[in-house]
Amino acid sequence: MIHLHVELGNRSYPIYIGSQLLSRPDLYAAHIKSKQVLIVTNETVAPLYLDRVRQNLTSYQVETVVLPDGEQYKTLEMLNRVFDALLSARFSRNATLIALGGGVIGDMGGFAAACYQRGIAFLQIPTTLLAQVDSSVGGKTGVNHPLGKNMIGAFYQPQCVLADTDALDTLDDRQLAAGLAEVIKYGLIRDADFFVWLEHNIEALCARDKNTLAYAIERSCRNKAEIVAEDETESGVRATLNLGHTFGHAIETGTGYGAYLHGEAVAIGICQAADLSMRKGWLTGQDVQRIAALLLRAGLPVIPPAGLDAERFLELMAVDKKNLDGRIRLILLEKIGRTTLPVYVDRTLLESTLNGYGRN
Ligand SMILES: NC(=O)c1ccc[n+]([C@@H]2O[C@H](COP(=O)([O-])OP(=O)(O)OC[C@H]3O[C@@H](n4cnc5c(N)ncnc54)[C@H](O)[C@@H]3O)[C@@H](O)[C@H]2O)c1
Ligand SMILES: O=C(O)C(=O)C[C@@H](O)[C@H](O)[C@H](O)COP(=O)(O)O
Ligand SMILES: [Zn+2]
Repeated sequence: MIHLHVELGNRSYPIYIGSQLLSRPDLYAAHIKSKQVLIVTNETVAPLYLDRVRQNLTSYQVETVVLPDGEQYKTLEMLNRVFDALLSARFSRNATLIALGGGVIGDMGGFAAACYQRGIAFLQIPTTLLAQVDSSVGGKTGVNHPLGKNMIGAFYQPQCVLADTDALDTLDDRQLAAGLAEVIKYGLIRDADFFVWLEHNIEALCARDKNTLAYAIERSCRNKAEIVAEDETESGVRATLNLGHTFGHAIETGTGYGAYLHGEAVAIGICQAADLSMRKGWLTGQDVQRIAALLLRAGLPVIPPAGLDAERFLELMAVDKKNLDGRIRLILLEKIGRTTLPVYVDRTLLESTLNGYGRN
């Protein structure tokens, strides 16, 4: 088992990565300080892993909430089902919530934990690659609004992250690829050697080679843990984790939540950010092609949806948490392995990417 640490003073916590971790009662016991436990999961993950988790919790009062599956259900309305369950069971302030699932369940479960009685403990048990390399770490929790992705939420850290790599065996190829988009992101924003490693190992990752996957998860979590330790609430360097996300979130909102997977939208957004970085004179055309080629080899889309024109993109990008005084700010690439902090971009240049990249 790999054991990493997110250093946040009295909100610090471990990330456990390895095989068969779902069946380690000691890991649960170490982080559950109460008798009352609510497991929040969804209708796809429950039949696969809920019993396995419950088997470790026989000495607790365990309740479960099984939500419908999908990005379109990452809503305030669904969050109420979690509050209903907590209140119906008379759960106290020392209760613990377990979020068992992908990033949707992790973000919603974490936000429910942040809100219930102004904050109860929660554990992240991520079961997708995307959740194991990104969403379970760092305490960004929340839900979508019809007008904007993740617009309602809170920073709220878990007690631990328990990433059982065996859970990835049941994940389909499209979801695995979506996770690889965020893995590739770490190489681009701060870890050029990892980007090169990914160029050499992407086929092994797609083929689910266990050791290669475990290494990519560990290195991704190390990168994320370092950034979060430096800037928990995104006043600086944490915004670099948003590379490609202003475009990506516009795609998710503009095409209807769930049409594109988050990782797919981010992959396209990374290419748009790379194209804009080239127009700024920072990346070469060869760099842009190299980035798109790796994403394509990972099985990801790289061309923006034809139905979203530049005008619509700009409307959607106006709703983004990095914007200040209503002005769009973006993360761009200075080179492979180094980003800018959020920058304002000349409107004409941005339009030239929105009209030019992938539109021929
Ligand atoms: N908080 C953060 O820092 C952060 C970071 C990145 C993404 N996110 C959010 O995470 C979400 C995307 O997460 P995701 O890609 O995990 O999507 P997801 O949670 O929708 O899971 C993807 C699909 O896989 C299924 N699934 C989950 N585990 C499975 C398993 N082991 N076997 C088979 N199927 C399984 C799910 O039911 C779902 O259908 C988005 O809402 C995104 O905004 C948050
Ligand atoms: O942890 C972060 O910080 C990130 O930005 C990680 C992103 O991959 C993730 O998609 C996050 O939810 C985006 O945050 P948002 O605040 O821009 O919605
Ligand atoms: Zn993301």
